[in-house]
Amino acid sequence: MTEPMDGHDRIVSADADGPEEEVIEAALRPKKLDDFIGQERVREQLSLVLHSALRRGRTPDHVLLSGGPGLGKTTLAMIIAAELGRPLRISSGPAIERAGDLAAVLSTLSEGEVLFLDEIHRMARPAEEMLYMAMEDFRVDVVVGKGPGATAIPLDIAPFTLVGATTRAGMLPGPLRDRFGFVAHMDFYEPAELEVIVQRSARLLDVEISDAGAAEVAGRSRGTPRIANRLLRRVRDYAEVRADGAVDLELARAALKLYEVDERGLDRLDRAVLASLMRKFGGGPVGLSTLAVSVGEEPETVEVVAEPFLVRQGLLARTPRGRVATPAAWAHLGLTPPPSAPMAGTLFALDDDADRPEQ
Ligand SMILES: Nc1ncnc2c1ncn2[C@@H]1O[C@H](COP(=O)(O)OP(=O)(O)OP(=O)(O)O)[C@@H](O)[C@H]1O
Repeated sequence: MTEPMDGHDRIVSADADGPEEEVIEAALRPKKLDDFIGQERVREQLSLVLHSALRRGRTPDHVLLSGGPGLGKTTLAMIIAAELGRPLRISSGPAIERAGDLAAVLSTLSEGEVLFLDEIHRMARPAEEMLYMAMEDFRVDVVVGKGPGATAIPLDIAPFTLVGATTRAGMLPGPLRDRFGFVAHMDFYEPAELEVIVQRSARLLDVEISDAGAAEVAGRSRGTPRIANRLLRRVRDYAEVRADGAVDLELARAALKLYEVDERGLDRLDRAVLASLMRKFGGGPVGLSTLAVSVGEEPETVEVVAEPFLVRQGLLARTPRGRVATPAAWAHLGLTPPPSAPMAGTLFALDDDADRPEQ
């Protein structure tokens, strides 16, 4: 029986795991666009947006950064402010519960300041409407009083650049999305890019790592710099305690085996889901709740924490009839599918259909 785990317990979670990790992350953040590794297209486009604004002596267009957790949105927002030589104000959608909260932030911005709003898709609706006007006209209407006596007092605000970040670009209302002059979609990183990130972080953390060791850590990092940095720190711990502190291929493999992160970046929960699907249900199709019970987890944990990566890796398919292990999953766990195992492709493996009730 596996111990239940939630997303935050996981070494391979893309979410930051607390204030301690945030301090380390801050130390590892590249400070200039030139030091930001990967995301070539975004970097080039952003460089043009920023430098042409600097040339013209204007505040640049508002920027929307969309992409999964841990891909470098906060890092890019900090870089934008640094490249412009302007201060950065940081807030987030969930922290802005009322329009007044946003007015308080906007009215105290200095000219050219960069305002970073993380998780912008989670902002309260009235604040969102105030933001439209602020982004377009650098003006807000502050409503004073209540009921029929309420009056809107227009307030000019200093021209600023908004950098919004979202993991769910599709959830942003059209009028908000349209007010960003530049939208950057951040993709998962290639192993070669992550390898450079691991080498750079190792230098900053004063860890000696071989090229093959760095490649091994990178290859298990699920395309995500935050996970790469976390795995590197765990491998470093292992190297310090069990060896002389240096990381080579063999040591990286031994450390990651101890932390139960396999060569494709799957951890214990991911493998438990696949193993159960194959061993107990012949590869599926099986409903989400049944699958979750079989691994001792809540359906939500399986759906939100394990499945997206398994689907992205082509190891699991979500079909209208339930979850199905793909041939790649059988191969990955070294199991042989029974002759009756379904072929995922024949079950209309459409991700969108996964939300439909299962039979
Ligand atoms: N391109 C990159 N080059 C080097 N390091 C990077 C890069 N992108 C991210 N990192 C590192 O990964 C960690 C996480 O990045 P960051 O906090 O910017 O991600 P995020 O997308 O804002 O995550 P979240 O959505 O969870 O807030 C940081 O330590 C950062 O230094």
